[in-house]
Amino acid sequence: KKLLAIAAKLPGPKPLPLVGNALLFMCNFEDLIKVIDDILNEYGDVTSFWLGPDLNIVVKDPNDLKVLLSSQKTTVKGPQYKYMADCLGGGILSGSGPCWRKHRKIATPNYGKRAIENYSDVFNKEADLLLEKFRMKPNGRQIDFYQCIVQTTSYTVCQTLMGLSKEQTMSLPYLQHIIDETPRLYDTVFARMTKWYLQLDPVFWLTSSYQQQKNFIAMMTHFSKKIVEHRMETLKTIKQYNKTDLLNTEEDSVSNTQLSVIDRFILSEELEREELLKETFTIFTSSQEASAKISSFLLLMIAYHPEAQEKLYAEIEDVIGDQDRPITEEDLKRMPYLDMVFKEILRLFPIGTLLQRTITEDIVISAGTLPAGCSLVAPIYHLHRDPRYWTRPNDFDPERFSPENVKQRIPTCYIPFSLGPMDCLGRYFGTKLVKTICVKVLREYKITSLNTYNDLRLAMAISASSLNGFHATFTPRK
Ligand code: HEM
Repeated sequence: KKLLAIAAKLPGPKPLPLVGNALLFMCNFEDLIKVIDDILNEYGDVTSFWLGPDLNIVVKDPNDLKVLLSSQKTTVKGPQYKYMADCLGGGILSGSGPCWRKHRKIATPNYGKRAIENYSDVFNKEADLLLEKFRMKPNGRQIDFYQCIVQTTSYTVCQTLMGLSKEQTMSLPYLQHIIDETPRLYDTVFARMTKWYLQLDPVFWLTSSYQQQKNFIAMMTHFSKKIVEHRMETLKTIKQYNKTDLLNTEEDSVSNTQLSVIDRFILSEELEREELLKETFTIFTSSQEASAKISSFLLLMIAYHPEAQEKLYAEIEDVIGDQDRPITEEDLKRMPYLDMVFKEILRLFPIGTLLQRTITEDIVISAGTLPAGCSLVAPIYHLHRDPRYWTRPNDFDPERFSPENVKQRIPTCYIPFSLGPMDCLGRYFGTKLVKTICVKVLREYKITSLNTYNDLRLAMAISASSLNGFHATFTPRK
C-alpha cells in the first residue's frame, strides 16, 4: 500500500494490472536504448515504473545517485540480479548481504592498485602474444578482432587472479567454448531481466536458451573444478604459517598476489564446495569479458577516428620510443591522452548499463523519500549521454576528459565503475590491462576500418555491445 501510494505521486508511465509496465521492455536490445531514453525524457530525473509487483524508481540526477549508491541502505542488489545469480551464484557479482560482504572482503587484497603491479609481466607477455596473432593474419584484410582480444584477456585472468600457469590455462576444459558462449549467456540473463514472460520458469524451460544455459553451467562447473584442483595441489606445497601470514595482509601491497583470489577463497574455509565453484567462475567472467569489450571498443573507435589515433600514437612514441620493452605503470602515468581516450570509451560503452539495487530503509533524495522495499535503477548508459552534462553526447571526443573540462562537470555524471560499497572491484586491474593491450597494439599497428562510427549498431544489454562486431584492418607501422 505504501509503495502504491508513493508510486502514484511519482511521474512515470501508467502501469497495467499484474504486469505493471513490463510490456514497455518487450523490444530488442537495440531499441531498448530509445525506449528508456523516451521514458526519461518524458518523465524526468526521477521516474517510476512497475515490473510486475516490483516498484522501480529510476534516478538520473548525479547528486542523488551519489547519495544513493554510496549509502549502506542500498547494498542489496535488485531483484533482477536473481537471473544472474541463477548462473553465477549469489556471491561477489550478483549477491548481497553477508555472503557478498564476506566474499568481497576475502577477494579484495588481489585487486588493489599496488597488488596488481605483480601482474604486469603477464599483462605484457599476453599482449605480445596478441601481436603475434595479428602478425599471422592476412595483411591488408579487415578482421573481426574481438576473438583475439578476448582470448588475451581470458588467458591473462587465468594466470593472475586465478593463479594458473600458462600450461594449466591452455589445458582447462572447455576454455574456448566458454569464451565463445559467454556473450550468449549474458544475453539470456539480460533477456530474463527485461522480459516478463521469460521470468516465468515453466516458460523459460521451454526455450532453447534454457538448454544453452544448462549446458553452459555444466561446462562452467568442470572448468571451475579443474582450477580449484590445480590451486589445491599448489597450496599443499605452501607451509601453514606462510599461508596464514599471506591471508592476513590488510594493506594494498605487491605481496598480496602471492596468493590468487581462488587460494584466498579456499584457505578462508568460508565457502561451501558449490559456492566455491560458482565464485571461481565469477572471478573469471567478471574480468575477462569487461576488459575485452573495453579494449575492443577503444581500438575500434581509434580506427574510426584517425586524428585521435595519430595523437595517441605520438604520445606512445614519445614515452616508449623505439625500445622494445614491457609497458610499466610509470609509462602509463606519462600518457594523459591515453587516459582521456580510455575514459571516453567507458563513457560511451559502459560495462553496467543499468544498475539495480533494493532500498532497504527509507532514504531521502532531492525529489523526496524513496521508500524501503522499492528498487533503485541507476541508468548509467543514459546518464553518460545526457546532453545537460555532455555536449554532442554521442560523439567520440576524448577532450571532454581534459583536466579543464573535467572541472566544469559534476563528478558523478560519470560513474563507469559505479560508486560506493558495491563499486567495481576490478577498476585498477581492468584499467591497466586495457591500457597495456592498447599501447602494445597501437605502437605496432595503424588501425583503419572500411566502416565509420555511424555504421556502429549498439545494443544495450548488461553492458553496451556492438551488434556488427569489431572489424578493422591492422597495418604494421614499421
Ligand atoms: C574495465 C572495465 C570495467 C568496468 C567499466 C567495470 C564496471 C563495473 C560496474 C559498473 C560494476 C557494478 C555492477 C553492478 O552493480 O551491477 C562492476 C562490478 C564489479 N566488477 Fe567491474 N568493471 C570493469 C572491469 C572489471 C574487471 C577487470 C574486474 C576484475 C578484475 C571486475 C570485477 C568486478 C566485480 C567483482 C564486481 C562486483 C562488485 C560488487 O558487487 O561488490 N570488473 N564493474
